[in-house]
Amino acid sequence: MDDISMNILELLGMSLGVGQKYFREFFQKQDSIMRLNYYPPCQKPDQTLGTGPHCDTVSLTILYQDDNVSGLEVQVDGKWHSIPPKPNAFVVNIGDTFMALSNGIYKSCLHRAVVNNQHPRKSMAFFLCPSIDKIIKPPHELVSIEQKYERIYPDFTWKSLLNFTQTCYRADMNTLDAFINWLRGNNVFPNNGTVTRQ
Ligand SMILES: O=C(O)CCC(=O)C(=O)O
Ligand SMILES: [Fe+2]
Repeated sequence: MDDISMNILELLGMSLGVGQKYFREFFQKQDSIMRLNYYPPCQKPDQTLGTGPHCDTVSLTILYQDDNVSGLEVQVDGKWHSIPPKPNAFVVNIGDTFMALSNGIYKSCLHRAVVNNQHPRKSMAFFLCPSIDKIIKPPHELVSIEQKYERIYPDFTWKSLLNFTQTCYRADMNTLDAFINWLRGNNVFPNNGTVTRQ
């Protein structure tokens, strides 16, 4: 997973014009997460979702789906599209943190998982995350002094976004905006944990 994510980061860096090494170095230290999802068959699949609509808050998601059972859907222009599993293939999603790192050029992807009434489904997600205290800030090439590319998101740490989703906001399609609004408005969590605004 480390090799795959580093290769993808190199391509993303090249596509953004910040060089092959920029994101590789940014993610040299990581606090990445692996999650296994299991969706049992459901008698009323039309009334139930395996995972509700959300954007991943992490930087990149590399997802492996059960070879035979569909379930992942991605929203494009307001419509849900099934992304069926392909043998030996991963699905790669941009997450909110990479959206902020690219100053909004790459968009995090709205997706969900549906269930069916016959087959259990499994998926395995590798969530690439920066080191917990790393400050998320786009490279200067993506923010021009002449305000051509105005800075969209303020600095934040991965730790503060992670805490936000674990203590006071369930990840959905508006997580990053809700987090930024919250960050601009106050710096104290409901559980009295504190976060330093950068
Ligand atoms: O199971 C899937 O296909 C999607 C899982 C997912 O979106 C997640 O774990 O964040
Ligand atoms: Fe997800």
